[in-house]
Amino acid sequence: MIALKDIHFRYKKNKPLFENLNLTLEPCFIYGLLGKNGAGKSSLLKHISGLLYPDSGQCTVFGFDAPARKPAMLEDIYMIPEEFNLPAISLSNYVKTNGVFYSKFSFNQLQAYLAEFELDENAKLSTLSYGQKKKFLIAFGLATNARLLILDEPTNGLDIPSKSQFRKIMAASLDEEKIIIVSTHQVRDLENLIDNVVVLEKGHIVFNRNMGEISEKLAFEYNLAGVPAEEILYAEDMHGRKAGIVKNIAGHDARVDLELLFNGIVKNAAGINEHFANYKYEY
Ligand SMILES: Nc1ncnc2c1ncn2[C@@H]1O[C@H](COP(=O)(O)OP(=O)(O)OP(=O)(O)O)[C@@H](O)[C@H]1O
Repeated sequence: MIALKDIHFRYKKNKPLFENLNLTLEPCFIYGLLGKNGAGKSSLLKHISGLLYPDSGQCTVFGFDAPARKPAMLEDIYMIPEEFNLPAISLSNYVKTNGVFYSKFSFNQLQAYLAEFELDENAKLSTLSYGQKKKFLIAFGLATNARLLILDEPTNGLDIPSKSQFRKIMAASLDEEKIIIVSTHQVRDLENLIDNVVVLEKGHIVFNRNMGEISEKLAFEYNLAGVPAEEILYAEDMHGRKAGIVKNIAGHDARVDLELLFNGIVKNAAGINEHFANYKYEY
């Protein structure tokens, strides 16, 4: 489990970014971390991986104090940042040098992922395109068998077939011990992948819900004509019509449109959260 308790944090000379931030992330779930530019997503991920220290409060990862960055914790965390530099060595040399830091590293799994992504392990990392490098890091990260995988904009640079491969591989890699956090602006890439949606706004968690409860309580409509105003939680113009989020009064399991959901939360988090008041989702 990951637990952030009463986190306060500010970058030097800036106004506070996190004030009393609380968040718990449980194994066996894939979390989608969403938020506008500058909302604090990367800073939050850096706290979890022990790269930033809170001014006060506590961040624990699988029981370890994250800022202490104990080797036993680090071998259970793999983070793929949005921007990275890879050395001019072959994939196999990179694996030899870096795989040793992860006691559960599996060469067999790595080979299977590389084959799936059509990557040649004898190629030099410097000769790969950005998307190929990203796929290599995803394959390497999965092969570490770290219990926590943090992916910052993982689908940036991936072509369309690779995006669906990515979703398939991620979903298949989840087990009862693993926590996967995917932070992205490409919300459509998360559809059919994530179990929970966490939205950050100016350093505050303004929404944190399971996809099951979202689809039970909310419905996503592409033509709001005729929908009573009191049932509409959020509306926007889409192809000359009004689309939006409505109360799922009939209680049918609705397909969650993550883009509409995100837009709705940005505009009306209070109204949407209020609709969940006194509601208890049965897992
Ligand atoms: N090293 C830094 N020094 C000072 N301020 C910083 C630093 N890094 C981030 N910030 C500020 O902290 C806030 C949160 O930034 P952060 O990078 O965590 O946001 P983000 O949600 O990941 O944004 P994006 O979606 O654009 O990547 C922003 O206001 C940013 O300007």
